[in-house]
Amino acid sequence: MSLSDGKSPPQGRERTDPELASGSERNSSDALGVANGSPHKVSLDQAGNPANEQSPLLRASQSDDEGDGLLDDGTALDHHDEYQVTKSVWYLIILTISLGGLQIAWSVELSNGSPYLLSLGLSKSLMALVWIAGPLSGTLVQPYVGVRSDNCRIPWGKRKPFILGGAAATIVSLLALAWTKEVVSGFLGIFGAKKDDPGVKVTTIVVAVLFVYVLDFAINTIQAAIRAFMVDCAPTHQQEAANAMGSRMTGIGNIIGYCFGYINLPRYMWFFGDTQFKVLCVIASICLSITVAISLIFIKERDPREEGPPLRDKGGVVSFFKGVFNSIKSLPPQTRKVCEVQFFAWIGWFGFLFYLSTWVAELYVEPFVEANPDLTPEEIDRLYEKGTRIGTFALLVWASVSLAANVLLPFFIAPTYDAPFVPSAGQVTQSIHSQSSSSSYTTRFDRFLERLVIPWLSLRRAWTISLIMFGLCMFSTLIVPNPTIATIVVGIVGIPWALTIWAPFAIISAEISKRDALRRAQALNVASGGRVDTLSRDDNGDQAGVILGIHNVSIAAPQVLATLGSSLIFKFLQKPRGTPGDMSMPASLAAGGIFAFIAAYMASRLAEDGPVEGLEAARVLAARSGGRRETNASQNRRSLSRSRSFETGLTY
Ligand SMILES: OC[C@H]1O[C@H](O[C@H]2O[C@H](CO)[C@@H](O)[C@H](O)[C@H]2O)[C@H](O)[C@@H](O)[C@@H]1O
Repeated sequence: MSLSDGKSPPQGRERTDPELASGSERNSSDALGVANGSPHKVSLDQAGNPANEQSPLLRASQSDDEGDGLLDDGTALDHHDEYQVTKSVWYLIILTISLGGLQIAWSVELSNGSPYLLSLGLSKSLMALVWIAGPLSGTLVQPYVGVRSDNCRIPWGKRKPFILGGAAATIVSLLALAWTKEVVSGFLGIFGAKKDDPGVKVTTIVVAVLFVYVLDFAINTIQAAIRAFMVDCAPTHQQEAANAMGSRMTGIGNIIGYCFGYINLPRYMWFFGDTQFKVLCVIASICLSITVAISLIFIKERDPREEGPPLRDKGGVVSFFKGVFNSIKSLPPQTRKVCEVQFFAWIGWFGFLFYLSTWVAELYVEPFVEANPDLTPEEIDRLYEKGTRIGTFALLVWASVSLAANVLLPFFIAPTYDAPFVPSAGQVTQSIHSQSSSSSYTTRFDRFLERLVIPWLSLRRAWTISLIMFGLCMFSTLIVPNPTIATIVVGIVGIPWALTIWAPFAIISAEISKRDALRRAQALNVASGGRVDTLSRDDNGDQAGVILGIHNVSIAAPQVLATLGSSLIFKFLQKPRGTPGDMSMPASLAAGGIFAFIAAYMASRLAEDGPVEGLEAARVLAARSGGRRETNASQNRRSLSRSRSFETGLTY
């Protein structure tokens, strides 16, 4: 079963069918799955989809006078690409839902991993070895999985095998991590070792750290594959929408993860395990399995064999790194700039994500140690425990604000891409009519949403502003006096975080998807004897996997640098635990703020992408090979298509 099962009703050229091409009746008949009076199979991705929204590479529905559409008869681009057809909200939810499942696993690891390892007896100084596993695996694994999946030619799809494999590995490592004590003592028990032998304890710690690495590698495998899967399966004009949905799923996953962390789980779910961490890992595994199964079953990937043999699949570590290095050199222009922004922004994000709860805890402890310098270590520990709980609450506030922002912000931000809608004369009349009608609920609602859109607030501008906000918040840590104000600051950071998990992915995905659409168009153009132009094979050989993998390097590698940088700051500024006036934590966060400002400056220099720039090239290519020129009428129709951005806030 698939939401995009390839058996959709005929589209593209076939949409000249008068039944399909006539205004509102056409839409409703499509939604009912009825065309030409007979029921036909409608996949869910199209059910919520106005029938007049078509692929930029599709011939427009032509019941109008001009009959020229965007593409010409007989050109290679006159080809129906079901992946460029506007998808319904349900499709986008199902496409991205596994990001939510994955985020639950992330949040369990991030919020409970350290306390669990400490409970096994790992020293705090060695914890850094564990923290570095995340950025390290993100730097190494995601480009690797990207390249391997780009080159995968399994008919089921090139991302699905990696999503499935990554999910299986994540589940096994989550469960193995939670039951490390039992596994190690059980195994060593075969050789006569006792549970509390020091050797068993040390082995348990070593094996647990190993499982954290395996877990991070597995999580990064599935994260890389899902991100590329989203680019491949959502149309170009819906990349922003797909990534907005993905960021909502991430937000929901975070909140579910944090909320479960608050409940005394062994009390209610004793059948899953006798400790909080065990039950959390089981819940995360169940959520991941269900969400991944939904995406894999209902979303149909292209058969990658259609693309011909992979460009490079030489195997070997050296050739892999050579390939990635070449890909870095030839990154698409917007993607390169986004990676540069991310590199600086994530130096700031690292400190926030890793040290935030400790900072809030220190703010809580400070007045106590100031008032009483002779507190015992046990008393100080108890104060820190309470402070850490307040810090965790601040993180929950942050995650909630971030989710709210991910849900609401898209309604205020002007979308970069429109569905390539080309209305027929009848539809224009209908549109004018509906504008003068106030009786339609949909119209009123659309108008309300339309008013919410702030025309100058593009995604790039919103991202820039959010980075400035983030930098200011990080600087404010130097003067924040108590945990309450700190929680407010942390809550505000939810807004920049919402944009961080949306904007860069949306900008890059749109660029990759656009280039991919153009590449497919070129391939078809060559097949029909036309000229190849605009992008050379060398330029556009890189696909979603490797490009998103490199983008993740720009997220993960600076975190490795930030770990080292913050260790230096701690070395010079940190005071012994329980000593008042320790400013090392805010200094480290504020240093991150400097990099956030650099990132904001670079983001402000990102070009506002021509919305149909690449698609325009495809159109020109088609016009050239067909020997026809775009008429004024079709130009007018396209500008109409642009202005639709502001007609509905439901674009996302
Ligand atoms: O991009 C959203 C994700 O950001 C974090 O992941 C990134 O950092 C990880 C290490 O801290 C790294 O392993 C991963 O490759 C990076 O994408 C965050 O940890 C995730 O929760 C979040 O979804």
